[in-house]
Amino acid sequence: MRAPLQVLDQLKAALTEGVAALPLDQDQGLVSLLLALPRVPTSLPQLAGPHFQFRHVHRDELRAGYGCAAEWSAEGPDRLQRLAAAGRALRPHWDRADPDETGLDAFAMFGFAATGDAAPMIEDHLPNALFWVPEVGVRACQGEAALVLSAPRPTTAERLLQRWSEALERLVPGLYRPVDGPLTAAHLRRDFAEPDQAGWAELVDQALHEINYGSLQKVVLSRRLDVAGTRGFDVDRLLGALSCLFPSCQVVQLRRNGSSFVAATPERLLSQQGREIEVDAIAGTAGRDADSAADTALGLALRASDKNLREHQFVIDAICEALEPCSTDIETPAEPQLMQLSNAQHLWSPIRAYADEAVDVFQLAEQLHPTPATNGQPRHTARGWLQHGEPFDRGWYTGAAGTLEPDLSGELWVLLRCARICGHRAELYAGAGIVKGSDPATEWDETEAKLGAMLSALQFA
Ligand SMILES: C=C(O[C@@H]1C=C(C(=O)O)C=C[C@H]1O)C(=O)O
Repeated sequence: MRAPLQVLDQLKAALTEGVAALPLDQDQGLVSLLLALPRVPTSLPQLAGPHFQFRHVHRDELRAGYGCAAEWSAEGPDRLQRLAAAGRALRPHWDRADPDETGLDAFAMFGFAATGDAAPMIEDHLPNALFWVPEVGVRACQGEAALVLSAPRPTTAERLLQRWSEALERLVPGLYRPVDGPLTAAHLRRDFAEPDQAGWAELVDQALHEINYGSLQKVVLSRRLDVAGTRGFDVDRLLGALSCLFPSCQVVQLRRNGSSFVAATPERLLSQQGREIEVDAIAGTAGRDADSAADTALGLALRASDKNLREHQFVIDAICEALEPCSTDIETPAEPQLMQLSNAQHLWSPIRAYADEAVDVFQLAEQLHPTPATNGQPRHTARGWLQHGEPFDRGWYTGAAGTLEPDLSGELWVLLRCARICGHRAELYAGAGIVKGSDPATEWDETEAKLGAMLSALQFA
């Protein structure tokens, strides 16, 4: 096995050759150079500066980004259209070279907060919505791995060689560190909850009143919980613990400055590969039981529950309605499947469709977000109600993030089972869908189970 320093030397040699072949005569757009890595990285170092990661254990996929080659941010009601315009203007001017024939491609991060008026996280420098091409990307998929070096034009080969050599020197030694051993579980202190259980019951009652006598059919209420650890949280260990506990979830980290937004989410807002679209309808939740007969009974009861099936159907209907103007052949499963995670089980209907020509992830995001899985039905009534009813700003919780290919296809994940991590403090968020027949205490327990996902991982971070 080659040592990291040998890998670095090899990459630098490949860099010199690769840079010489890049199309640098244009004065706009981006150039990206792919360099094959001899092995899939065992770790993704937390270097200073902007950084993101997406890891999915069951798919054997990871993507990470360091620094910025280009970025666009926006806020307000037209935030996604503005980023779409930037992405579409870039698309014809993003040249990539893959001299090692890795078959992989460059990528960008695209993500946004729950609403266009959610406050940007000023102290974190995380704007409301962001389209971000990293200076150095790491991409691995089923045993193949590559680095992607990107830069804006105009530039020169000398400048690229210098910048990218320095970037390789900073990053490559950290890619093959042995994985950290486990820590003993730390105690977490619950510092602040908004709303508390009594406030939650009141909020659920108000929502039920609106559902019974107003125009609302479903609304997803959420809560925030602040905890403090006895040691500073180590984000690397946290991501490792989340990947072990939730191997079928997308584990996400977004960091611009000191603090990190971290999620382990089971829910794709959308995935677009060529013209194939897939969207997850996930709504309707039950707990898990260590006893397998009791666990099976929980799952069967969930699949037979009228209240949960109605809650789920709102999401399916809204997704189909959102896909209608931009796709054909929309297919929904005959009945929901069970998605089982270590802390909860959900009703899940993967919905497929065939995109019209020229549809991209920006347009799909605009059509689909937010679904009634995290907002409610009807969309605008639920959003208006939440703006007044919910006692805090959701920030990026229930927003979405993912990676885009240079042709603007890609995948976005709903930011759930998440926390903002800063030093030894973590702000956690979780919610539950309220429909006719919901019970405040049961919904509280559901949010406790959802919070449990991040809480158990934080103990080992
Ligand atoms: C809102 C959350 O989860 C959403 C709500 C669900 C429900 O109400 O059953 C299930 C999955 C998610 O779509 C959350 O995890 O915070």
